[in-house]
Amino acid sequence: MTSTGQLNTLRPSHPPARLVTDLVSRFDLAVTGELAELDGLLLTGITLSSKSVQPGDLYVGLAGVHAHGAQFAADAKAKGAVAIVTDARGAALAAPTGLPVLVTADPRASLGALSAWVYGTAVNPPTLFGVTGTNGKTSVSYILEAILRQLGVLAGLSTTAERRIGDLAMVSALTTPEATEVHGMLARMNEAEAEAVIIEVSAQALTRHRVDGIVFDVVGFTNLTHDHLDDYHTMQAYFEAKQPLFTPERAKRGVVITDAEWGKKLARAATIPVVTLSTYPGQAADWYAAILRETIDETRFILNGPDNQSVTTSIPVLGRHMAENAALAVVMLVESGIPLAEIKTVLDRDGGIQVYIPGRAERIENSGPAVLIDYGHSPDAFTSTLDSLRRVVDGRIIMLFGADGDRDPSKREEMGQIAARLADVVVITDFHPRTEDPAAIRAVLVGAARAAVPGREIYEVADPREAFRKALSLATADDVILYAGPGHEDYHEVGGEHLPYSARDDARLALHEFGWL
Ligand SMILES: CC(=O)N[C@H]1[C@@H](OP(=O)(O)OP(=O)(O)OC[C@H]2O[C@@H](n3ccc(=O)[nH]c3=O)[C@H](O)[C@@H]2O)O[C@H](CO)[C@@H](O)[C@@H]1O[C@H](C)C(=O)N[C@@H](C)C(=O)N[C@H](CCC(=O)O)C(=O)O
Ligand SMILES: Nc1ncnc2c1ncn2[C@@H]1O[C@H](COP(=O)(O)OP(=O)(O)OP(=O)(O)O)[C@@H](O)[C@H]1O
Repeated sequence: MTSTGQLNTLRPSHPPARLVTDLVSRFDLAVTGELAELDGLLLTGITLSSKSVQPGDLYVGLAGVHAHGAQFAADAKAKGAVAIVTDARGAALAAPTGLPVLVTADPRASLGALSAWVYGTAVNPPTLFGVTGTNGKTSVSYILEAILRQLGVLAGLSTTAERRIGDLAMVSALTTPEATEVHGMLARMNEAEAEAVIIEVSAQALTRHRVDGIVFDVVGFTNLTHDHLDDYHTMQAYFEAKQPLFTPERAKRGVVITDAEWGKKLARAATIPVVTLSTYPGQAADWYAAILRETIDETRFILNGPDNQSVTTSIPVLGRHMAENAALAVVMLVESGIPLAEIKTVLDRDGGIQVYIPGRAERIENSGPAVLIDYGHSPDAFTSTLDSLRRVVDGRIIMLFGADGDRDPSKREEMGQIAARLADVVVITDFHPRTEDPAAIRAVLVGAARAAVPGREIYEVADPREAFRKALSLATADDVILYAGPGHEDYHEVGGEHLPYSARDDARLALHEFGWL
Protein backbone atom coordinates (compact mmCIF):
# COMPACT_ATOMS: atom_id res chain seq x y z
CA MET A 1 0.00 0.00 0.00
CA THR A 2 1.34 3.46 -0.90
CA SER A 3 0.67 6.04 1.78
CA THR A 4 -0.16 9.63 0.89
CA GLY A 5 2.85 10.90 2.85
CA GLN A 6 2.07 14.09 4.75
CA LEU A 7 -1.37 14.43 3.18
CA ASN A 8 -4.32 13.93 5.49
CA THR A 9 -6.75 14.02 2.62
CA LEU A 10 -7.09 12.56 -0.90
CA ARG A 11 -7.19 15.27 -3.55
CA PRO A 12 -6.98 15.43 -7.34
CA SER A 13 -3.43 15.88 -8.69
CA HIS A 14 -4.68 18.05 -11.56
CA PRO A 15 -7.65 20.02 -10.22
CA PRO A 16 -9.49 22.40 -12.53
CA ALA A 17 -8.84 26.10 -11.86
CA ARG A 18 -12.01 28.10 -11.15
CA LEU A 19 -12.57 31.84 -11.13
CA VAL A 20 -13.55 33.22 -7.75
CA THR A 21 -15.89 35.64 -9.54
CA ASP A 22 -17.77 32.62 -10.98
CA LEU A 23 -18.05 31.18 -7.49
CA VAL A 24 -19.52 34.43 -6.18
CA SER A 25 -22.18 34.67 -8.87
CA ARG A 26 -23.03 30.95 -8.95
CA PHE A 27 -23.54 30.70 -5.18
CA ASP A 28 -24.84 34.21 -4.63
CA LEU A 29 -22.15 35.08 -2.09
CA ALA A 30 -21.87 38.54 -0.54
CA VAL A 31 -18.42 40.03 -1.00
CA THR A 32 -16.90 42.12 1.75
CA GLY A 33 -14.36 44.57 0.39
CA GLU A 34 -13.59 45.44 -3.23
CA LEU A 35 -15.14 43.23 -5.93
CA ALA A 36 -12.30 44.32 -8.24
CA GLU A 37 -9.83 42.47 -6.00
CA LEU A 38 -11.38 39.21 -7.20
CA ASP A 39 -10.72 39.83 -10.89
CA GLY A 40 -8.79 36.93 -12.38
CA LEU A 41 -8.34 35.26 -8.95
CA LEU A 42 -8.29 31.46 -9.38
CA LEU A 43 -8.93 28.68 -6.90
CA THR A 44 -7.96 25.01 -7.24
CA GLY A 45 -9.15 23.38 -4.03
CA ILE A 46 -11.36 23.75 -0.97
CA THR A 47 -10.98 22.86 2.69
CA LEU A 48 -12.59 23.58 6.05
CA SER A 49 -9.47 22.95 8.09
CA SER A 50 -6.64 25.48 8.20
CA LYS A 51 -4.36 22.50 8.89
CA SER A 52 -4.96 21.03 5.45
CA VAL A 53 -4.89 24.19 3.31
CA GLN A 54 -2.94 23.88 0.08
CA PRO A 55 -1.90 26.83 -2.10
CA GLY A 56 -4.83 27.97 -4.25
CA ASP A 57 -7.49 26.76 -1.80
CA LEU A 58 -10.78 28.31 -0.88
CA TYR A 59 -10.85 28.16 2.93
CA VAL A 60 -14.31 27.69 4.49
CA GLY A 61 -14.53 29.01 8.05
CA LEU A 62 -17.29 27.15 9.89
CA ALA A 63 -18.73 27.78 13.35
CA GLY A 64 -17.84 24.63 15.32
CA VAL A 65 -18.48 23.29 18.80
CA HIS A 66 -15.10 24.44 20.11
CA ALA A 67 -14.07 27.27 17.81
CA HIS A 68 -15.04 29.30 14.76
CA GLY A 69 -13.01 28.24 11.74
CA ALA A 70 -12.60 31.89 10.72
CA GLN A 71 -10.34 32.30 13.77
CA PHE A 72 -7.77 30.31 11.78
CA ALA A 73 -8.01 32.45 8.62
CA ALA A 74 -4.51 33.90 9.13
CA ASP A 75 -3.11 30.36 9.30
CA ALA A 76 -5.06 29.46 6.16
CA LYS A 77 -3.71 32.55 4.36
CA ALA A 78 -0.13 31.74 5.38
CA LYS A 79 -0.56 28.31 3.79
CA GLY A 80 -1.77 29.80 0.52
CA ALA A 81 -5.59 30.15 0.77
CA VAL A 82 -6.81 32.66 -1.84
CA ALA A 83 -10.22 33.50 -0.32
CA ILE A 84 -12.48 32.60 2.56
CA VAL A 85 -16.16 31.66 2.62
CA THR A 86 -17.78 32.12 6.01
CA ASP A 87 -20.83 33.45 7.88
CA ALA A 88 -21.33 37.00 9.17
CA ARG A 89 -19.55 36.29 12.47
CA GLY A 90 -16.67 34.67 10.63
CA ALA A 91 -16.42 37.68 8.28
CA ALA A 92 -15.52 39.92 11.22
CA LEU A 93 -12.96 37.39 12.48
CA ALA A 94 -11.33 36.95 9.05
CA ALA A 95 -11.30 40.65 8.03
CA PRO A 96 -7.84 41.44 9.52
CA THR A 97 -6.19 38.92 7.19
CA GLY A 98 -6.99 41.03 4.14
CA LEU A 99 -8.15 37.88 2.27
CA PRO A 100 -11.26 38.32 0.13
CA VAL A 101 -14.16 37.31 2.40
CA LEU A 102 -17.28 35.81 0.80
CA VAL A 103 -20.29 35.59 3.08
CA THR A 104 -23.24 33.18 3.15
CA ALA A 105 -25.75 32.56 5.95
CA ASP A 106 -25.00 28.85 6.47
CA PRO A 107 -21.63 27.85 4.99
CA ARG A 108 -21.91 24.24 6.20
CA ALA A 109 -25.14 23.80 4.23
CA SER A 110 -23.37 25.13 1.09
CA LEU A 111 -20.26 22.98 1.51
CA GLY A 112 -21.38 20.01 -0.65
CA ALA A 113 -22.46 22.17 -3.60
CA LEU A 114 -19.33 24.37 -3.32
CA SER A 115 -17.03 21.35 -3.19
CA ALA A 116 -18.79 19.55 -6.07
CA TRP A 117 -18.34 22.69 -8.20
CA VAL A 118 -14.70 23.27 -7.22
CA TYR A 119 -13.70 19.69 -8.07
CA GLY A 120 -16.21 19.08 -10.89
CA THR A 121 -17.42 15.82 -9.36
CA ALA A 122 -20.87 15.94 -10.93
CA VAL A 123 -19.33 15.38 -14.39
CA ASN A 124 -19.06 11.71 -15.39
CA PRO A 125 -19.31 10.31 -11.86
CA PRO A 126 -18.48 6.63 -11.29
CA THR A 127 -21.19 4.30 -9.99
CA LEU A 128 -21.70 5.50 -6.43
CA PHE A 129 -22.59 3.16 -3.57
CA GLY A 130 -23.52 4.45 -0.09
CA VAL A 131 -23.78 2.20 2.95
CA THR A 132 -25.49 3.14 6.20
CA GLY A 133 -26.70 1.49 9.44
CA THR A 134 -25.43 1.25 13.00
CA ASN A 135 -23.23 -1.81 12.46
CA GLY A 136 -21.84 -3.38 9.32
CA LYS A 137 -21.13 -0.31 7.16
CA THR A 138 -17.38 -0.87 6.97
CA SER A 139 -17.82 -4.59 6.37
CA VAL A 140 -20.38 -4.15 3.58
CA SER A 141 -18.12 -1.53 1.96
CA TYR A 142 -15.11 -3.87 1.92
CA ILE A 143 -17.27 -6.71 0.60
CA LEU A 144 -18.61 -4.50 -2.22
CA GLU A 145 -15.06 -3.50 -3.14
CA ALA A 146 -13.91 -7.13 -3.05
CA ILE A 147 -16.67 -8.46 -5.31
CA LEU A 148 -16.18 -5.57 -7.73
CA ARG A 149 -12.45 -6.39 -7.83
CA GLN A 150 -13.33 -10.04 -8.53
CA LEU A 151 -15.50 -8.75 -11.38
CA GLY A 152 -12.54 -6.75 -12.72
CA VAL A 153 -13.95 -3.37 -11.66
CA LEU A 154 -11.66 -0.81 -9.99
CA ALA A 155 -13.49 0.74 -7.04
CA GLY A 156 -12.55 3.51 -4.61
CA LEU A 157 -13.36 2.95 -0.96
CA SER A 158 -14.11 5.33 1.92
CA THR A 159 -14.56 3.65 5.31
CA THR A 160 -13.92 4.16 9.02
CA ALA A 161 -10.65 2.30 8.54
CA GLU A 162 -9.22 3.90 5.39
CA ARG A 163 -9.82 5.77 2.17
CA ARG A 164 -8.34 3.84 -0.73
CA ILE A 165 -8.10 3.73 -4.51
CA GLY A 166 -5.83 1.06 -5.95
CA ASP A 167 -2.51 1.27 -4.13
CA LEU A 168 -3.11 4.75 -2.77
CA ALA A 169 -4.45 4.76 0.78
CA MET A 170 -4.76 6.93 3.85
CA VAL A 171 -5.99 6.26 7.37
CA SER A 172 -9.42 7.76 8.10
CA ALA A 173 -10.15 10.20 10.91
CA LEU A 174 -13.94 10.18 10.56
CA THR A 175 -16.24 7.44 9.26
CA THR A 176 -17.50 9.81 6.58
CA PRO A 177 -15.16 12.67 5.63
CA GLU A 178 -16.33 16.28 5.54
CA ALA A 179 -17.90 17.37 2.19
CA THR A 180 -14.72 19.17 1.09
CA GLU A 181 -12.76 15.93 1.50
CA VAL A 182 -15.50 13.70 0.04
CA HIS A 183 -15.48 15.66 -3.21
CA GLY A 184 -11.67 15.95 -3.29
CA MET A 185 -11.49 12.19 -2.79
CA LEU A 186 -14.09 11.56 -5.54
CA ALA A 187 -12.09 13.74 -7.94
CA ARG A 188 -8.89 11.82 -7.12
CA MET A 189 -10.71 8.52 -7.64
CA ASN A 190 -12.02 9.80 -10.98
CA GLU A 191 -8.45 10.64 -12.01
CA ALA A 192 -7.49 7.07 -11.12
CA GLU A 193 -10.34 5.93 -13.43
CA ALA A 194 -12.38 4.29 -10.71
CA GLU A 195 -15.52 2.81 -12.22
CA ALA A 196 -17.22 2.67 -8.82
CA VAL A 197 -16.86 4.39 -5.44
CA ILE A 198 -18.17 3.07 -2.15
CA ILE A 199 -18.76 5.49 0.73
CA GLU A 200 -19.74 4.64 4.30
CA VAL A 201 -22.39 7.14 5.35
CA SER A 202 -22.83 7.77 9.06
CA ALA A 203 -25.89 9.44 10.56
CA GLN A 204 -23.62 12.32 11.58
CA ALA A 205 -22.56 12.70 7.95
CA LEU A 206 -26.16 13.20 6.87
CA THR A 207 -26.92 15.57 9.72
CA ARG A 208 -23.75 17.60 9.03
CA HIS A 209 -24.07 17.82 5.21
CA ARG A 210 -20.96 15.70 4.57
CA VAL A 211 -22.40 13.85 1.55
CA ASP A 212 -24.27 16.83 0.09
CA GLY A 213 -23.70 17.23 -3.63
CA ILE A 214 -23.80 13.46 -4.21
CA VAL A 215 -26.62 11.34 -5.62
CA PHE A 216 -25.75 7.69 -4.95
CA ASP A 217 -26.71 5.10 -7.53
CA VAL A 218 -27.47 2.52 -4.83
CA VAL A 219 -27.67 2.91 -1.05
CA GLY A 220 -27.82 0.04 1.44
CA PHE A 221 -29.07 -0.16 5.04
CA THR A 222 -27.88 -2.80 7.49
CA ASN A 223 -29.61 -2.17 10.82
CA LEU A 224 -30.43 0.44 13.46
CA THR A 225 -29.56 -0.42 17.06
CA HIS A 226 -28.49 1.33 20.25
CA ASP A 227 -25.59 3.74 19.61
CA HIS A 228 -24.96 7.47 19.19
CA LEU A 229 -27.77 8.48 21.57
CA ASP A 230 -25.42 11.17 22.89
CA ASP A 231 -25.95 12.85 19.51
CA TYR A 232 -29.55 11.89 18.78
CA HIS A 233 -31.15 11.25 22.21
CA THR A 234 -33.89 8.92 20.90
CA MET A 235 -33.86 6.00 18.44
CA GLN A 236 -36.56 7.81 16.46
CA ALA A 237 -34.31 10.87 16.02
CA TYR A 238 -31.39 8.58 15.07
CA PHE A 239 -33.64 6.88 12.49
CA GLU A 240 -34.73 10.25 11.11
CA ALA A 241 -31.08 11.21 10.64
CA LYS A 242 -30.50 8.16 8.41
CA GLN A 243 -33.78 8.24 6.49
CA PRO A 244 -32.89 11.15 4.11
CA LEU A 245 -30.36 8.88 2.42
CA PHE A 246 -33.34 7.00 0.96
CA THR A 247 -34.80 10.02 -0.86
CA PRO A 248 -34.33 11.12 -4.50
CA GLU A 249 -32.19 14.09 -3.41
CA ARG A 250 -29.53 11.62 -2.24
CA ALA A 251 -29.99 8.29 -4.01
CA LYS A 252 -31.58 6.53 -6.97
CA ARG A 253 -32.27 3.06 -5.52
CA GLY A 254 -32.02 1.38 -2.14
CA VAL A 255 -31.60 -2.04 -0.55
CA VAL A 256 -32.85 -2.45 3.01
CA ILE A 257 -32.42 -5.36 5.44
CA THR A 258 -35.87 -5.74 6.97
CA ASP A 259 -35.13 -8.29 9.70
CA ALA A 260 -35.95 -5.74 12.40
CA GLU A 261 -38.67 -3.14 12.76
CA TRP A 262 -36.44 -0.11 11.93
CA GLY A 263 -35.57 -1.66 8.56
CA LYS A 264 -39.24 -2.32 7.79
CA LYS A 265 -40.03 1.26 8.76
CA LEU A 266 -37.26 2.58 6.48
CA ALA A 267 -38.46 0.49 3.54
CA ARG A 268 -41.94 1.97 4.01
CA ALA A 269 -40.68 5.54 4.43
CA ALA A 270 -38.21 5.51 1.51
CA THR A 271 -39.21 7.69 -1.44
CA ILE A 272 -36.89 5.91 -3.89
CA PRO A 273 -37.40 2.40 -5.29
CA VAL A 274 -36.32 -0.05 -2.57
CA VAL A 275 -35.82 -3.81 -2.57
CA THR A 276 -35.83 -5.68 0.72
CA LEU A 277 -33.61 -8.43 2.09
CA SER A 278 -34.28 -10.71 5.04
CA THR A 279 -32.33 -13.39 6.82
CA TYR A 280 -35.28 -14.70 8.82
CA PRO A 281 -37.37 -17.51 7.34
CA GLY A 282 -40.97 -16.65 6.73
CA GLN A 283 -40.45 -12.90 6.44
CA ALA A 284 -41.85 -11.24 3.35
CA ALA A 285 -38.91 -9.77 1.43
CA ASP A 286 -37.64 -9.55 -2.15
CA TRP A 287 -34.42 -11.39 -1.28
CA TYR A 288 -33.75 -14.00 1.38
CA ALA A 289 -30.39 -15.20 2.72
CA ALA A 290 -29.96 -18.40 4.74
CA ILE A 291 -26.86 -19.65 6.54
CA LEU A 292 -25.63 -23.03 5.36
CA ARG A 293 -22.46 -23.51 7.41
CA GLU A 294 -20.57 -21.56 10.06
CA THR A 295 -17.00 -21.94 11.28
CA ILE A 296 -14.79 -19.52 13.14
CA ASP A 297 -13.12 -18.52 9.85
CA GLU A 298 -15.91 -18.77 7.30
CA THR A 299 -19.65 -18.39 6.84
CA ARG A 300 -21.41 -20.06 3.92
CA PHE A 301 -24.84 -18.90 2.79
CA ILE A 302 -27.41 -19.06 0.03
CA LEU A 303 -29.09 -15.96 -1.34
CA ASN A 304 -32.40 -16.33 -3.19
CA GLY A 305 -34.04 -13.53 -5.13
CA PRO A 306 -36.88 -12.75 -7.50
CA ASP A 307 -37.28 -14.85 -10.68
CA ASN A 308 -35.64 -17.89 -9.04
CA GLN A 309 -32.25 -16.15 -8.98
CA SER A 310 -29.90 -17.77 -6.51
CA VAL A 311 -26.27 -17.84 -5.47
CA THR A 312 -24.50 -19.99 -2.88
CA THR A 313 -21.19 -18.64 -1.65
CA SER A 314 -19.07 -17.93 1.42
CA ILE A 315 -17.30 -15.12 3.22
CA PRO A 316 -14.02 -15.77 5.06
CA VAL A 317 -15.21 -14.17 8.31
CA LEU A 318 -17.09 -15.45 11.36
CA GLY A 319 -20.76 -14.80 11.77
CA ARG A 320 -24.30 -14.81 10.55
CA HIS A 321 -24.12 -11.00 10.58
CA MET A 322 -21.23 -11.12 8.09
CA ALA A 323 -23.32 -13.29 5.76
CA GLU A 324 -26.07 -10.65 6.08
CA ASN A 325 -23.54 -7.96 5.17
CA ALA A 326 -22.36 -10.03 2.20
CA ALA A 327 -25.92 -10.66 1.00
CA LEU A 328 -26.63 -6.92 1.21
CA ALA A 329 -23.52 -6.18 -0.86
CA VAL A 330 -24.56 -8.70 -3.54
CA VAL A 331 -28.09 -7.29 -3.80
CA MET A 332 -26.68 -3.73 -3.99
CA LEU A 333 -24.50 -4.83 -6.92
CA VAL A 334 -27.50 -6.40 -8.64
CA GLU A 335 -29.44 -3.16 -8.11
CA SER A 336 -26.55 -1.27 -9.74
CA GLY A 337 -27.16 -3.28 -12.91
CA ILE A 338 -24.73 -6.21 -12.60
CA PRO A 339 -26.60 -9.46 -13.30
CA LEU A 340 -26.51 -11.98 -10.44
CA ALA A 341 -25.31 -14.62 -12.93
CA GLU A 342 -22.11 -12.59 -13.53
CA ILE A 343 -21.50 -12.24 -9.81
CA LYS A 344 -22.14 -15.95 -9.29
CA THR A 345 -19.64 -16.85 -12.02
CA VAL A 346 -16.76 -14.97 -10.38
CA LEU A 347 -17.64 -16.12 -6.86
CA ASP A 348 -17.77 -19.75 -8.04
CA ARG A 349 -14.47 -19.26 -9.92
CA ASP A 350 -12.71 -17.80 -6.85
CA GLY A 351 -14.21 -20.10 -4.22
CA GLY A 352 -16.25 -17.34 -2.53
CA ILE A 353 -15.87 -13.69 -1.65
CA GLN A 354 -12.16 -12.85 -1.50
CA VAL A 355 -12.25 -10.17 1.17
CA TYR A 356 -10.06 -9.02 4.02
CA ILE A 357 -11.90 -6.75 6.46
CA PRO A 358 -9.36 -5.24 8.84
CA GLY A 359 -10.22 -5.64 12.51
CA ARG A 360 -13.67 -7.17 12.08
CA ALA A 361 -13.63 -10.61 13.78
CA GLU A 362 -10.04 -10.75 12.52
CA ARG A 363 -8.30 -13.98 13.53
CA ILE A 364 -4.79 -13.37 14.86
CA GLU A 365 -2.51 -16.26 13.87
CA ASN A 366 -3.63 -19.83 13.79
CA SER A 367 -2.07 -21.47 16.76
CA GLY A 368 -3.09 -21.70 20.41
CA PRO A 369 -6.37 -20.23 21.61
CA ALA A 370 -8.18 -18.47 18.77
CA VAL A 371 -7.86 -14.70 19.19
CA LEU A 372 -10.38 -12.50 17.39
CA ILE A 373 -9.87 -8.75 17.25
CA ASP A 374 -13.17 -7.02 16.58
CA TYR A 375 -14.29 -3.43 16.16
CA GLY A 376 -17.59 -4.11 17.98
CA HIS A 377 -18.42 -1.31 20.40
CA SER A 378 -22.18 -1.48 20.76
CA PRO A 379 -24.62 -3.90 22.41
CA ASP A 380 -25.84 -5.37 19.12
CA ALA A 381 -22.29 -5.85 17.79
CA PHE A 382 -21.43 -7.77 20.99
CA THR A 383 -24.54 -9.93 20.68
CA SER A 384 -23.95 -10.76 17.01
CA THR A 385 -20.35 -11.83 17.49
CA LEU A 386 -20.85 -13.69 20.78
CA ASP A 387 -23.90 -15.59 19.46
CA SER A 388 -21.95 -16.61 16.37
CA LEU A 389 -18.94 -17.69 18.41
CA ARG A 390 -21.08 -19.83 20.71
CA ARG A 391 -22.26 -21.86 17.72
CA VAL A 392 -18.72 -22.66 16.53
CA VAL A 393 -16.51 -22.83 19.63
CA ASP A 394 -16.07 -25.97 21.76
CA GLY A 395 -14.13 -24.33 24.60
CA ARG A 396 -14.84 -21.22 26.63
CA ILE A 397 -15.37 -17.70 25.29
CA ILE A 398 -13.18 -15.18 27.09
CA MET A 399 -14.34 -11.69 26.29
CA LEU A 400 -12.07 -8.68 26.69
CA PHE A 401 -13.50 -5.21 26.15
CA GLY A 402 -13.93 -1.63 27.37
CA ALA A 403 -16.27 1.24 26.48
CA ASP A 404 -15.03 4.43 24.89
CA GLY A 405 -15.19 7.72 26.75
CA ASP A 406 -17.00 10.80 25.41
CA ARG A 407 -19.31 8.54 23.41
CA ASP A 408 -22.89 7.52 24.23
CA PRO A 409 -22.60 6.43 27.90
CA SER A 410 -26.16 5.02 27.84
CA LYS A 411 -24.98 1.88 26.00
CA ARG A 412 -22.39 0.85 28.59
CA GLU A 413 -24.61 -1.09 31.02
CA GLU A 414 -26.09 -3.13 28.21
CA MET A 415 -22.60 -3.92 26.90
CA GLY A 416 -21.58 -5.20 30.36
CA GLN A 417 -24.75 -7.27 30.68
CA ILE A 418 -24.41 -8.87 27.25
CA ALA A 419 -20.76 -9.77 27.83
CA ALA A 420 -21.62 -11.45 31.15
CA ARG A 421 -24.60 -13.34 29.68
CA LEU A 422 -22.99 -14.57 26.48
CA ALA A 423 -19.31 -15.10 27.39
CA ASP A 424 -17.84 -17.52 29.96
CA VAL A 425 -15.14 -15.21 31.29
CA VAL A 426 -15.14 -11.41 31.13
CA VAL A 427 -12.09 -9.14 31.30
CA ILE A 428 -12.86 -5.42 31.42
CA THR A 429 -10.23 -2.89 30.39
CA ASP A 430 -9.79 0.68 29.16
CA PHE A 431 -10.76 1.64 25.62
CA HIS A 432 -10.21 5.28 24.51
CA PRO A 433 -11.20 6.91 27.81
CA ARG A 434 -10.63 10.31 26.11
CA THR A 435 -11.52 13.01 28.67
CA GLU A 436 -13.51 10.71 30.99
CA ASP A 437 -12.27 8.99 34.17
CA PRO A 438 -11.43 5.46 32.93
CA ALA A 439 -12.04 3.91 36.37
CA ALA A 440 -15.59 5.27 36.36
CA ILE A 441 -16.26 3.75 32.92
CA ARG A 442 -14.92 0.38 34.06
CA ALA A 443 -17.00 0.55 37.23
CA VAL A 444 -20.22 0.83 35.17
CA LEU A 445 -19.22 -2.13 32.96
CA VAL A 446 -18.13 -4.31 35.89
CA GLY A 447 -21.23 -3.41 37.93
CA ALA A 448 -23.58 -4.22 35.05
CA ALA A 449 -21.78 -7.49 34.26
CA ARG A 450 -21.83 -8.64 37.89
CA ALA A 451 -25.49 -7.75 38.36
CA ALA A 452 -26.46 -9.53 35.12
CA VAL A 453 -24.79 -12.85 35.99
CA PRO A 454 -23.81 -13.18 39.65
CA GLY A 455 -20.96 -15.65 39.92
CA ARG A 456 -19.62 -15.00 36.42
CA GLU A 457 -15.80 -14.95 36.33
CA ILE A 458 -15.03 -11.24 35.86
CA TYR A 459 -11.68 -9.42 35.96
CA GLU A 460 -10.89 -5.73 35.81
CA VAL A 461 -7.48 -4.79 34.38
CA ALA A 462 -7.05 -1.13 33.41
CA ASP A 463 -4.10 -1.42 31.02
CA PRO A 464 -5.15 -3.04 27.70
CA ARG A 465 -1.77 -4.79 27.26
CA GLU A 466 -1.94 -6.33 30.73
CA ALA A 467 -5.61 -7.12 30.24
CA PHE A 468 -4.86 -9.09 27.08
CA ARG A 469 -2.17 -11.04 28.93
CA LYS A 470 -4.66 -11.74 31.73
CA ALA A 471 -7.13 -13.11 29.18
CA LEU A 472 -4.41 -15.19 27.55
CA SER A 473 -3.26 -16.57 30.90
CA LEU A 474 -6.77 -17.96 31.42
CA ALA A 475 -7.08 -19.57 27.98
CA THR A 476 -6.50 -23.15 26.86
CA ALA A 477 -5.97 -24.15 23.22
CA ASP A 478 -9.72 -24.87 22.86
CA ASP A 479 -10.82 -21.48 24.12
CA VAL A 480 -11.39 -18.31 22.15
CA ILE A 481 -10.53 -14.77 23.17
CA LEU A 482 -12.80 -12.11 21.69
CA TYR A 483 -11.18 -8.71 22.07
CA ALA A 484 -13.91 -6.19 21.21
CA GLY A 485 -13.24 -2.50 20.67
CA PRO A 486 -9.95 -1.53 19.01
CA GLY A 487 -10.32 -3.49 15.75
CA HIS A 488 -8.07 -2.02 13.03
CA GLU A 489 -7.03 1.02 15.07
CA ASP A 490 -3.40 1.78 15.88
CA TYR A 491 -3.85 4.13 18.84
CA HIS A 492 -5.34 4.39 22.31
CA GLU A 493 -6.90 7.81 22.94
CA VAL A 494 -6.29 9.14 26.44
CA GLY A 495 -7.07 12.77 27.19
CA GLY A 496 -6.40 14.54 23.92
CA GLU A 497 -3.51 12.23 23.04
CA HIS A 498 -3.29 9.30 20.62
CA LEU A 499 -0.90 6.82 22.23
CA PRO A 500 0.49 4.15 19.88
CA TYR A 501 -1.34 0.86 20.45
CA SER A 502 -2.32 -1.87 18.04
CA ALA A 503 -4.41 -4.66 19.56
CA ARG A 504 -3.46 -6.88 16.61
CA ASP A 505 0.30 -6.38 17.02
CA ASP A 506 0.15 -6.65 20.79
CA ALA A 507 -1.90 -9.85 20.61
CA ARG A 508 0.71 -11.39 18.31
CA LEU A 509 3.47 -10.36 20.71
CA ALA A 510 1.62 -11.84 23.69
CA LEU A 511 0.97 -15.12 21.84
CA HIS A 512 4.75 -15.33 21.34
CA GLU A 513 5.44 -14.48 24.99
CA PHE A 514 3.10 -17.24 26.13
CA GLY A 515 4.76 -19.73 23.80
CA TRP A 516 1.74 -20.25 21.53
CA LEU A 517 3.64 -19.03 18.46
C1 LIG B 1 -19.38 16.62 16.67
C2 LIG B 1 -18.67 16.68 15.37
O1 LIG B 1 -19.03 16.09 14.40
N1 LIG B 1 -17.57 17.43 15.37
C3 LIG B 1 -16.83 17.63 14.15
C4 LIG B 1 -16.59 19.12 14.02
O2 LIG B 1 -15.87 19.50 15.15
P1 LIG B 1 -16.11 20.85 15.92
O3 LIG B 1 -17.44 21.46 15.59
O4 LIG B 1 -15.80 20.62 17.35
O5 LIG B 1 -14.95 21.75 15.30
P2 LIG B 1 -14.11 22.81 16.09
O6 LIG B 1 -12.96 22.17 16.73
O7 LIG B 1 -15.02 23.68 16.91
O8 LIG B 1 -13.52 23.69 14.86
C5 LIG B 1 -14.37 24.53 14.07
C6 LIG B 1 -13.78 24.61 12.68
O9 LIG B 1 -12.46 25.12 12.79
C7 LIG B 1 -11.58 24.35 12.03
N2 LIG B 1 -10.25 24.40 12.63
C8 LIG B 1 -10.06 24.06 13.93
C9 LIG B 1 -8.79 24.11 14.48
C10 LIG B 1 -7.69 24.54 13.68
O10 LIG B 1 -6.53 24.61 14.09
N3 LIG B 1 -7.96 24.86 12.38
C11 LIG B 1 -9.20 24.80 11.84
O11 LIG B 1 -9.37 25.09 10.67
C12 LIG B 1 -12.19 22.95 12.03
O12 LIG B 1 -11.79 22.21 10.89
C13 LIG B 1 -13.69 23.26 11.99
O13 LIG B 1 -14.13 23.37 10.65
O14 LIG B 1 -15.84 19.38 12.83
C14 LIG B 1 -14.54 18.73 12.86
C15 LIG B 1 -13.80 19.09 11.57
O15 LIG B 1 -14.41 18.53 10.48
C16 LIG B 1 -14.72 17.21 12.98
O16 LIG B 1 -13.46 16.59 13.06
C17 LIG B 1 -15.50 16.91 14.24
O17 LIG B 1 -15.74 15.51 14.35
C18 LIG B 1 -15.40 14.96 15.61
C19 LIG B 1 -13.93 14.60 15.63
C20 LIG B 1 -16.21 13.69 15.89
O18 LIG B 1 -15.88 12.96 16.77
N4 LIG B 1 -17.28 13.45 15.20
C21 LIG B 1 -18.05 12.22 15.44
C22 LIG B 1 -19.27 12.49 16.33
C23 LIG B 1 -18.57 11.72 14.12
O19 LIG B 1 -18.78 12.50 13.19
N5 LIG B 1 -18.81 10.44 14.04
C24 LIG B 1 -19.38 9.84 12.86
C25 LIG B 1 -19.94 8.45 13.13
C26 LIG B 1 -19.00 7.34 13.44
C27 LIG B 1 -19.70 6.00 13.63
O20 LIG B 1 -20.57 5.59 12.83
O21 LIG B 1 -19.37 5.34 14.62
C28 LIG B 1 -18.35 9.83 11.72
O22 LIG B 1 -18.80 9.90 10.56
O23 LIG B 1 -17.15 9.73 11.99
N1 LIG C 1 -24.70 -6.70 10.22
C1 LIG C 1 -24.26 -6.61 11.46
N2 LIG C 1 -25.10 -6.73 12.51
C2 LIG C 1 -24.67 -6.60 13.78
N3 LIG C 1 -23.38 -6.41 14.13
C3 LIG C 1 -22.49 -6.30 13.12
C4 LIG C 1 -22.87 -6.39 11.75
N4 LIG C 1 -21.78 -6.25 10.99
C5 LIG C 1 -20.75 -6.05 11.83
N5 LIG C 1 -21.17 -6.09 13.11
C6 LIG C 1 -20.40 -5.85 14.35
O1 LIG C 1 -20.11 -4.46 14.39
C7 LIG C 1 -18.70 -4.24 14.37
C8 LIG C 1 -18.38 -3.08 13.48
O2 LIG C 1 -18.60 -3.51 12.15
P1 LIG C 1 -18.40 -2.49 10.97
O3 LIG C 1 -17.15 -1.74 11.21
O4 LIG C 1 -18.58 -3.20 9.70
O5 LIG C 1 -19.63 -1.53 11.24
P2 LIG C 1 -19.73 0.03 11.06
O6 LIG C 1 -21.17 0.31 10.85
O7 LIG C 1 -18.82 0.47 9.98
O8 LIG C 1 -19.24 0.60 12.43
P3 LIG C 1 -18.45 1.97 12.63
O9 LIG C 1 -19.18 3.05 11.93
O10 LIG C 1 -18.42 2.12 14.10
O11 LIG C 1 -17.13 1.73 11.97
C9 LIG C 1 -18.09 -5.56 13.88
O12 LIG C 1 -16.78 -5.69 14.33
C10 LIG C 1 -19.06 -6.57 14.44
O13 LIG C 1 -18.80 -6.79 15.81
